Amino acid sequence: MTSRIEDYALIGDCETAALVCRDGSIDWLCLPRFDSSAVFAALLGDEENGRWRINPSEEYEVSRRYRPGTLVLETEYRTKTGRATIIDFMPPRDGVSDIMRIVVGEEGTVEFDFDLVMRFDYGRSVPWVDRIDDHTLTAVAGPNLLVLHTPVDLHGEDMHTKGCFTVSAGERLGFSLTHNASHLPPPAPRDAEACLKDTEAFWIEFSSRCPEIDGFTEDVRRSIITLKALTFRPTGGIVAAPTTSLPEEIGGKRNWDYRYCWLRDATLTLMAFMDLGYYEEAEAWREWLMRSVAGNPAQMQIMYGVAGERELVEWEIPWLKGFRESAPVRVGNAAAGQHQLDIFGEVADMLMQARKGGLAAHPRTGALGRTVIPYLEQIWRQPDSGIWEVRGGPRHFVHSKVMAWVAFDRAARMAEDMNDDGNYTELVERWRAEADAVHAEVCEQGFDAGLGSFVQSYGAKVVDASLLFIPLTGFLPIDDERVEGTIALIEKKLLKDGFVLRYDTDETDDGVEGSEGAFLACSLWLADIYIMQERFDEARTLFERVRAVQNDVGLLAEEYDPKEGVMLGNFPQAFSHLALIVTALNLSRAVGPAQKRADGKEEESETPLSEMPR
Ligand SMILES: OC[C@H]1O[C@H](O[C@H]2O[C@H](CO)[C@@H](O)[C@H](O)[C@H]2O)[C@H](O)[C@@H](O)[C@@H]1O
Repeated sequence: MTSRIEDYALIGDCETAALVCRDGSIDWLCLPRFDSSAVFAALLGDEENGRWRINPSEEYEVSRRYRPGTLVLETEYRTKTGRATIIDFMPPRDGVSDIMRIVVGEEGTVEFDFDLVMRFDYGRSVPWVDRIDDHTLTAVAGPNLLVLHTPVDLHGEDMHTKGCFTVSAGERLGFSLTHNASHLPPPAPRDAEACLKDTEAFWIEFSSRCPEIDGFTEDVRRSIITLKALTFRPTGGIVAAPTTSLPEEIGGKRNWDYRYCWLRDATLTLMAFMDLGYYEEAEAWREWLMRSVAGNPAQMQIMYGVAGERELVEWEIPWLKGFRESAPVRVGNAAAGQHQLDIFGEVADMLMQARKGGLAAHPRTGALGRTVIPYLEQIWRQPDSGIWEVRGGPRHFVHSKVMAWVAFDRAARMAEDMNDDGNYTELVERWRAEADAVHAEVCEQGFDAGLGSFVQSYGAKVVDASLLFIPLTGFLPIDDERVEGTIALIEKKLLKDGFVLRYDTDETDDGVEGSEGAFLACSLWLADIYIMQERFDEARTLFERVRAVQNDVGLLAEEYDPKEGVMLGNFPQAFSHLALIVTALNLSRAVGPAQKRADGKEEESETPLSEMPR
């Protein structure tokens, strides 16, 4: 494949998602869930690994957009003979999963080529394909069944399903591809036009709840729609991205599977949801969290499957050559077995923000706190793999310790809030003392007086963008000399070509060879810091730079290569989109999320908390 990551747009049904290229090819689709095997894997290989392309037979110009406030994609093709649009969407799941493509003639006539290659098991298994009638084909391999409904004639050729048809102005041709379990009868065709109306209504109901954000409403709305599309609706779990192994370096080995729910990414996503007043989603995720960590919360993992599964064994797919030859393609994620201390702080912070926002206390919050916080008391002095999930061995990462402080600090504050009758005094004191102990250790061992800066890990001589959380969480005030020194050193060492690296891969042994692009979320965190420092012009410039990276339909990958001007890493990524929402809010509100998180002030939002849906 020669496409770029930014050539793709997302469609999804809130249980899985597909990536549609500008050339009309759907190159990525896992069924029936985000983390199931792919039936279209051309994204990570070639067309023989599965794809569904409908594109003009002649030379064309292309432009595309989402229908406003929805995840319904419209790609318009202009040829010498006419103009036509393909409307791509997946109706929100109601039993079976459908991809629908409506080809609409707008002007003159346009001739289209049709090429469907179905390959189950990540692009490997060729199915049995049967013609049921002139308009229906089925494909079966193992547990999977796909049913294609087509208004035009198609034929089989070299294990592809092919055809050629012409659409004239005013004509609409609806195609659908429906997935079901192969032991069940093929589902009856659904009316594509009726599904289009329902799908549009679903997304408009959701996106119309997004408040106006001074000058950034469209970016924020696109981001919140993307985050919703990454939410597995039946359970409330949120995947970090719908893809695996889109590379952090073209041709490199930094290729990871993001189709799982990280406590970190999901928790921060939920904070962004709550900042916009989406409390239903926050509640659904909190339920997911409570179920997932159940049993013994001290065995909390850093990530789970969408339904809370714990086994995410990592393996490599030898038959896929990788996006632009970036191998290996990985499934599963070994980081699931890592110790990462920060997750305790993120979860505690989210639970506190949920309480502040007025979400009724969850009956198990107390039990979670009584188990997890004492567990953290035992382990916070141990080294861990950190927010970046390094594979170069555990270290005493400063960010991890800061987030351990956040966990104790927020636990103490929540206990304080519940302490009207004095029953929690002992816990308040114990957790406050623990927070103080972490604070003292970090200030002593995580700060390098010679550099005048906090450092990536105890004793290191390098900085890391995650240190920006020192002021962002309220660990130290923004005008603390040590914080100012840290920000200055991050700007000097990690701000490259206008974007922020998470760390310098030449100076940090992260256990993986090669280098990577700038991490978009880190660039946005620096913009948040500038706002706290009242460097508003610099904040806006940095924000606008990231904003300009969004592709033509408003989507962001994890990373960006400013030299080549291309996106890198899994796509679209929750982390990048949630960071964009937070910075947009920080820029547009007098007291945005960064300030609120740092000092506990109530937010001056367009939607007063008292009026937010519970
Ligand atoms: O770069 C090394 C690590 O990359 C992945 O982790 C990153 O993605 C996570 C999900 O968005 C995010 O929570 C984490 O902070 C990022 O570093 C990958 O999952 C790891 O296995 C890999 O070691």
